[in-house]
Amino acid sequence: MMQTSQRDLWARAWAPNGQRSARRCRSTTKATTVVSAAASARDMSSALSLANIRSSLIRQEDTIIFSFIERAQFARNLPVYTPDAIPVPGFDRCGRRYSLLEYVLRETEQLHGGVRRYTSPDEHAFFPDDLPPLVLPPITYPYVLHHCAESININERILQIYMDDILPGLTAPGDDFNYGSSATLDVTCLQALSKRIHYGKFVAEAKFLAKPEEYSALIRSGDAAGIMELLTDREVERRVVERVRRKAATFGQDITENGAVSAGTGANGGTPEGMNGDRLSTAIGKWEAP
Ligand SMILES: O=C(O)C(=O)C[C@]1(C(=O)O)C=C[C@@H](O)C=C1
Repeated sequence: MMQTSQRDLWARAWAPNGQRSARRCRSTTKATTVVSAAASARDMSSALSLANIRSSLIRQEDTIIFSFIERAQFARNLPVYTPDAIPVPGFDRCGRRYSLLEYVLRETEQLHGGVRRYTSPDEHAFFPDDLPPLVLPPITYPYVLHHCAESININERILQIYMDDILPGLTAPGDDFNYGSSATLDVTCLQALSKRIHYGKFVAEAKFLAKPEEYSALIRSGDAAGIMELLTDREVERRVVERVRRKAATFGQDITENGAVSAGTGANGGTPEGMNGDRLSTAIGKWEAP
């Protein structure tokens, strides 16, 4: 649904009327076809192998840990999340002024949306109704997920969990006036979390394909709890949290040129004071919840 509307906006922007549109349409139609064929071969051929999905999840973990470590160097900075505390030039449809975080997030999506970020099935916008026209020709991705997957976007909930549960555990209370840095790093954290959590769609599809009869029976009887139980692997979840704890502890060390390793202090480039594997994995472990 989201892809279609951006596609329509792209077509309108590039083909508004007459002669010019006819010429542009001819050349871009060809480009679209080429992009589509290349993308299907390159990106999606093994999208539903559980082994590939798991290795992508592990890489995404690293991205989240590094972005959390970066954000943790600044204080909580509550004005960043408080609408009207900072007079940003952006308002929602009801005329409410955005918080600085909402403003930076929305503006980032305006730029990234134009270059197709949110037409990819593994990316989800926080402002899906405000996406701009594409400036690149749209890509047609092969369907690897059930078509219902397109309508699933839980970013509103991710944003809430990030602000209410993750940030307080990650940052020191108080205000250091680094509002722009905090907001831009929040965007990096949120994008990484959103991608990791929504990747659950690929996990679910891969697990469905491995046991179609069992899942179909549960779907037919409307047993949502049974489906969740079948999808859940508590041992893997425990291993994820433990791995994150160990990675965070490792990434937080200062590794010197002569090989000596010491706990990071923040001032020397390690993780900020008080930021350790346990705090990080507690904050990060919350992504298993949704
Ligand atoms: O690796 C798996 O088997 C997964 O299902 C992935 C994953 C995860 O997102 O980390 C998802 C659900 C399970 O409860 C455990 C782990």
